[in-house]
Amino acid sequence: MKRVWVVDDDRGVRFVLATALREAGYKVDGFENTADALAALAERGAPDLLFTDVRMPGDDGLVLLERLKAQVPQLPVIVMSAYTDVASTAGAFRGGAHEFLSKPFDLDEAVALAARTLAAVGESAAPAQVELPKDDALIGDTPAMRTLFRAIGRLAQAPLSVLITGETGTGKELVARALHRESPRAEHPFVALNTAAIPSELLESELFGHEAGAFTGAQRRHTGRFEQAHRGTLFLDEIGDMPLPLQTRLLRVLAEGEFFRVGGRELIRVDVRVIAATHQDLEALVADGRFRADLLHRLDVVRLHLPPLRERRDDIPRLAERFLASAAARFEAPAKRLAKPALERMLGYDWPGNVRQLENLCWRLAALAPAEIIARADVDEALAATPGKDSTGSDDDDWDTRLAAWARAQLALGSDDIHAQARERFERVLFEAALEHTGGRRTEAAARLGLGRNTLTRKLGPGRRRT
Ligand SMILES: Nc1ncnc2c1ncn2[C@@H]1O[C@H](COP(=O)(O)OP(=O)(O)OP(=O)(O)O)[C@@H](O)[C@H]1O
Repeated sequence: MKRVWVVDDDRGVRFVLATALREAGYKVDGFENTADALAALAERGAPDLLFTDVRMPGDDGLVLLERLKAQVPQLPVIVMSAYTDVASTAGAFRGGAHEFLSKPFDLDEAVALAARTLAAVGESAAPAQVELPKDDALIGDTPAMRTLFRAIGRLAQAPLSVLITGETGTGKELVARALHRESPRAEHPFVALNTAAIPSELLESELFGHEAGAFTGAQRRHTGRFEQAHRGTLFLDEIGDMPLPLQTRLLRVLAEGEFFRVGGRELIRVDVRVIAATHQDLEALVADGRFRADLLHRLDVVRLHLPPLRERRDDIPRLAERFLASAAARFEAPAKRLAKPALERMLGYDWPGNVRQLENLCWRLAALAPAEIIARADVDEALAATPGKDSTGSDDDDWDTRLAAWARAQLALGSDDIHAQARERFERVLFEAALEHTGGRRTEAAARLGLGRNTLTRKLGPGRRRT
């Protein structure tokens, strides 16, 4: 029987992980600190696999990892941490960890990881694959975010409706996904529907489905999101934008757990956990008569509020580091780093588009900043080009007007090459937008612009990263 050790100061984690591993057929011992584990190592010899937490009182998990690598270099170690940032992951991998497990984790996932790691070690001595933390890992080490993570851990288990509030781009969908992933429904679908993104006349059939011929254009039966989410979670984003008649219908479905498809006669029963989100003040909408108070009460059994990024600036460095690392992994290039003044610029900025804006900015910097170290000027330039919120204000007319004003000004100044100048600016803007859109992939960017790759490469000139 393979022997597995679990080192974690949290009794709860030790207990549940050890129990799950025992059930999977391993012989498991738990230790609450590094010193006890090292003492047992000296006494009884090494286990076949070891799980360790990173942050523990006394010597932390990375110290343990270092000692283990010195004493039993072949022992596979899985490092667990609630701090799913690049720094601790990178530290762990540098220290020789085989795998990284971010907390809170799914027990089945942990057991599967143990089995995979043991099998890989058994098969060959080749180093295991380095895995970056999963892209849907929530980053945050500020008090507000820690409180939120604890709440997610608790709420995931309870079958309650949750209302997630927060400005656009604060991570509401990510939180909804985490609630699902950590819940007993995790094996079943997570289905998301952005109420604001769907024309109101189609929303009802999107939610509840329709029968063939239910209305003009409904050629075939369509399964709605409620049905798709059966036994799983339905995430209703921008719930404040739902039209009133549909709110009434939603309320009934939530109360009864059953409904008819549009144009249908068959009663459909579903078991769905609904998580709703909004950036609007629903109480104000209720006061205005635009949102039903009874629906609000039903959805708002528990409320999770995501603070805007400007109220948790201490998370900016970790988030930026993580996004730059993700971009680098995608571009198969070394991760760029922020010079101090560049980071200071980010820390001082207000981020109206919150984490999404920061993420877009980092991807843009990863693709376009000229050097490995990102300068403050690069951040300034990227901020100017990265709208905080979806901008609807600048339309084509505005563009024409500004171009005409620019041309008139240049002519007045005596320029005689404004066509070339304008073309250069125009192309640069298009290229940058396309490269940003494709995550720096030139071939795809060229295709999206309707150009050949060679044309794009010629125009961008040498010295840029090949992708
Ligand atoms: N704490 C976080 N850690 C890591 N990534 C995050 C975090 N919060 C948000 N993100 C990333 O920022 C982007 C926006 O997040 P998300 O879509 O969850 O925001 P939202 O609040 O649902 O936005 P909207 O209100 O516009 O729908 C996503 O790419 C998400 O992965």
